[in-house]
Amino acid sequence: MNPLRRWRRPGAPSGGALRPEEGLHARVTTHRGDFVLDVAVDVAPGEVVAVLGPNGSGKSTLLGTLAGLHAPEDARVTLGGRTLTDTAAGIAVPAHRRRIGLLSQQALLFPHLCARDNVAFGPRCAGRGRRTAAAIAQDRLAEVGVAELADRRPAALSGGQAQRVAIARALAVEPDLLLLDEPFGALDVDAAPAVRSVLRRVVRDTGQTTLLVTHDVLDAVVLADRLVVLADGAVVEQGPTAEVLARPRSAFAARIAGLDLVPGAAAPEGLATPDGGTVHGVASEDVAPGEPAVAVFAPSAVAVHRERPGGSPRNVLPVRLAGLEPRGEVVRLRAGPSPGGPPWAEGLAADVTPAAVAELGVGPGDDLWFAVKATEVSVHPVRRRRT
Ligand SMILES: Nc1ncnc2c1ncn2[C@@H]1O[C@H](COP(=O)(O)OP(=O)(O)OP(=O)(O)O)[C@@H](O)[C@H]1O
Repeated sequence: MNPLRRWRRPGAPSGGALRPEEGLHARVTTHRGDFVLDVAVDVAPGEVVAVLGPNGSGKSTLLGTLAGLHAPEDARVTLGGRTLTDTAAGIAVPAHRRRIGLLSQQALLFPHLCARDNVAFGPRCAGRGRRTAAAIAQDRLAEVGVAELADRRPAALSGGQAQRVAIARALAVEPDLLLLDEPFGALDVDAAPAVRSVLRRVVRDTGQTTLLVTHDVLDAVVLADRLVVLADGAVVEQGPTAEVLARPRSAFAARIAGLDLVPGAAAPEGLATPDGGTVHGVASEDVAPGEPAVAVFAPSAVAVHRERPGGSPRNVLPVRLAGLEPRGEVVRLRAGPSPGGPPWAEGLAADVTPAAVAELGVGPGDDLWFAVKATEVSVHPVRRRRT
């Protein structure tokens, strides 16, 4: 059994309207120099919400304000019915009493403390005895795979190891809300996948209420129930992840919604789709057959044919062309509903050069074949979506 599972909260997240005493309710207006952040964000218990937006749109300012690191001019923030900030009433609960775990790009560990003491710090502040806090810390370090590094100081840890310790530290306080501010942003390409995998598992398996800032749309796809898109300090779009990516209304969401996604369940060959089909692909990390998953590929990896292609591609789909969208150097062909194809093929995109479009002589309504090599398809475990 995955040890992280024992953090799973009893009681599934409730559907429907969020009651004032549940989850996070935040209304924040605040200035940073000339910049104004003016947003309202709610997160239900057990929900994972990804905050996306261009550089300087206010994502970190929002997280810092929720964590109690910035004093906002005008705000009311409640978490699980506790008022953390109410500027009108003069309430500002200090950061360490908020029961909020914050994990940012830099691990920001105390340099003079070993890994165990860094993790034990939160429980100690919360009134746990020295031994209990050390035992909690040791457990958390084991759960993120660095138990053997407990006695090391941060200077003797790699970036990836330090970030794992920081994850253990953020979770050791059993936070009511976990704030993740681009937690993989500062890791090098070798260290990032393992840390990402640990954190994804924590968030996916534990029912931890989480607000995640990321630039990586894949993190949002595999982790987030809902997306909130910020631009210039305001919420320009929000909704269930699949909906926002399928029908983006803001320019930013449209730009990131570029990946082809097929939902289903992990299978030995890749992904099993709900209609009994298979998408052949390569698992991105440990994923058990039957686990909810999504197959992901780039539209540029899709080859388009008029006749069914022979040869090596493992994934060959009949599609009916819904439309053509010029996108810079390429033309995006969008699949519509096809009488001969699987239902999940609708909406898939293929990027081809204008020359290839001219050569194929295709137009809306044409029946075509999309082909994708299995090596171009990655299969990622996803959170079981809330209904
Ligand atoms: N201490 C500060 N003093 C003045 N302006 C600030 C300060 N901190 C942030 N800002 C400004 O506030 C705006 C929002 O910054 P913030 O870091 O919240 O954006 P972000 O969406 O997290 O950006 P990024 O994706 O680049 O991290 C920016 O215009 C930034 O220049």
